[in-house]
Amino acid sequence: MSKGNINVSVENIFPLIKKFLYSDHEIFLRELISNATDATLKLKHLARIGEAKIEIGNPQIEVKVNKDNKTLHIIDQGVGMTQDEVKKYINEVAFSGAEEFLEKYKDSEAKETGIIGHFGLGFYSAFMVAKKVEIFTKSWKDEPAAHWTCEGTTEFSLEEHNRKDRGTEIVLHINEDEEEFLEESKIRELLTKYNKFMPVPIKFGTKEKELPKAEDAPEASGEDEKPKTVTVDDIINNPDPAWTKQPTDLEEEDYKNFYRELYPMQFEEPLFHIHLNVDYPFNLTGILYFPKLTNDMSVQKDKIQLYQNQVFVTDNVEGIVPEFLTMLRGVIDSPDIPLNVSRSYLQADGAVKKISSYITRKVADKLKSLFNNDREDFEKKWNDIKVVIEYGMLTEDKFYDKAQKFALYPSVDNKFYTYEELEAKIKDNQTDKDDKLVILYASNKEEQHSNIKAAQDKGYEVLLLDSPIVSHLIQKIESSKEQKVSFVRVDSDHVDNLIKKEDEQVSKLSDEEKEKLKESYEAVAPKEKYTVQVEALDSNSAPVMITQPEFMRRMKEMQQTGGGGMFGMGNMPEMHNLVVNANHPLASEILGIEKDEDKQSKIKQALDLAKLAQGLLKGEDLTNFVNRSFETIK
Ligand SMILES: Nc1ncnc2c1ncn2[C@@H]1O[C@H](COP(=O)(O)OP(=O)(O)OP(=O)(O)O)[C@@H](O)[C@H]1O
Repeated sequence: MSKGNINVSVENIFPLIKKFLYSDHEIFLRELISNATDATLKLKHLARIGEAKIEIGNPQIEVKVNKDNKTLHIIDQGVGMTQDEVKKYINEVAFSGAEEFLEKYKDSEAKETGIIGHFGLGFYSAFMVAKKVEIFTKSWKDEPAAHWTCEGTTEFSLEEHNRKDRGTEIVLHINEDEEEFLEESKIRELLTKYNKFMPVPIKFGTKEKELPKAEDAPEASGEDEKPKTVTVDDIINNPDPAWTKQPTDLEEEDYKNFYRELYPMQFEEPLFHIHLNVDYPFNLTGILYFPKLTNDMSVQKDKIQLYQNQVFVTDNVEGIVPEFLTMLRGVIDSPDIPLNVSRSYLQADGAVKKISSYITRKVADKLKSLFNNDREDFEKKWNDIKVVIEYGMLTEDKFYDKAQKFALYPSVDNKFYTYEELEAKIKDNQTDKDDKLVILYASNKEEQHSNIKAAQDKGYEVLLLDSPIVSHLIQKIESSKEQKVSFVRVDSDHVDNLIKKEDEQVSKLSDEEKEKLKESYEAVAPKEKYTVQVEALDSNSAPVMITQPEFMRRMKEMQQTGGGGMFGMGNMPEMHNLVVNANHPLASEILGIEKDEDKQSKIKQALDLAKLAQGLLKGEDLTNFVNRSFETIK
């Protein structure tokens, strides 16, 4: 037996490991299982290339808890180590790694940002939870086994051992204050979190498996007879997850099954998937799923998971995946993502930027091919995916450009146009006198029904744009098109004013009469809510109408949905225009009424009807209106 001192320059490294990584103690298990996995894969490789002339069978990793001895065991059937290798790899290599790690991350900032959990501290992370660690290891080479012990000081012992099985067993003597790591449920939770898709089978205890009923079993064997079971190893992971396979080897059903495996609590099927697979200029595989999304972009708990060679790293992919795609689900696996750096550094990292733009491009390509291959189906899915696409168009210029080919603009009648198609369809009828293309839209079919109807009667096409970020998006579209274009909501003005053409209506009223009419309306409509405008419109159009100017409303919406718009407008009170049609017979009629009281009650009725058309008539006003109307039909 040899005793010795681990070569240290930082004397107090063990207390540091224990104290300093407090919040991330659980990562020790991931580290040790990663080592066990590496050792197993190395042996498989050596056997494959013929260097190790051995029968390796189906090696697995086993995790065991011994509550009586307060030990946790991680056992592998991998390459193992000779005594010399233990000296070299554990006493020197691993230690220098741990040392370097602590040097780098001893500032508290690193701890706060939670980066430590994303960095392999390696073998020595065992001392975060154990007061004593033992290694029993037998190399695949024909040499005696070794037994290494260390009690969390710089001293270790190393001796020969009579172990016969190839591979390594790490024994952790768990600290008194870390006994949660002796709980089966805790270990199972950690294994499922970090190791669910690791490439070597991981056994944790056993389970009962039902035997399939024999086909020729006699019917009369009794109804409540329990099915026969056998005890089998409980393998907690799937070593061959779908993303590690070639897309050509997978069926649609395989992708759906994998989705269920990833999110067992998710009952809704994904809409479609994107298989990522690239090995140059960086390495990345993965599967992204488009879930059904609604306009409600509230907290999403099933997130994209980031793996590094099948080891779970995090489900915080901020900075790696463009923000608009964080609404998707699935897996990204890449050894090339630097995880041991701060998030701000990550965002500036060249490789990460490339990864981010690769993912954006793949998503755009997939959407385009879905659109091209089955437009009908794409249209059906549009409402569930539009938030992602519109958000992407808003935030990523490259995606915006690509989306021109597949972004859809649905009409209130459920027809779907690309921008190009829409433009071709409406340009004759919806270009105003200044040569500007006016795109009309509604945000709510019910509430804006009368405005939609009026616009359609004029042969206008009305879109239905109802995502929460639509005001931001149309602002962007307007400024990015070469041709002059403006989006106008159908209720933002009287239909005759939505698209101003050459032929101005001649007013039936003189300027003086118009002014008088205006004053009469102002006497009834509260000033702080309505701006009265008397205008010469088509005599068949509504006599009175409430509108909200596009600009004001859009700025307000943009402020409310965050960013953009004009400062302070989010809190402005609701202001509406009250457009009075000077050419409607009602205008002359009101002017002709002598008695103020009669005039006012007529105007009140007209105003209430205009409010009713906009869904603005509520409360007492609505009750009074209904009662008044009943009076008239008595
Ligand atoms: N289960 C094992 N079987 C065989 N060798 C092992 C095992 N565990 C550790 N080793 C050896 O010890 C070395 C140091 O391990 P350690 O986990 O500290 O660092 P690492 O795995 O090289 O890097 P990382 O920081 O990514 O974990 C390994 O490179 C390996 O040679």
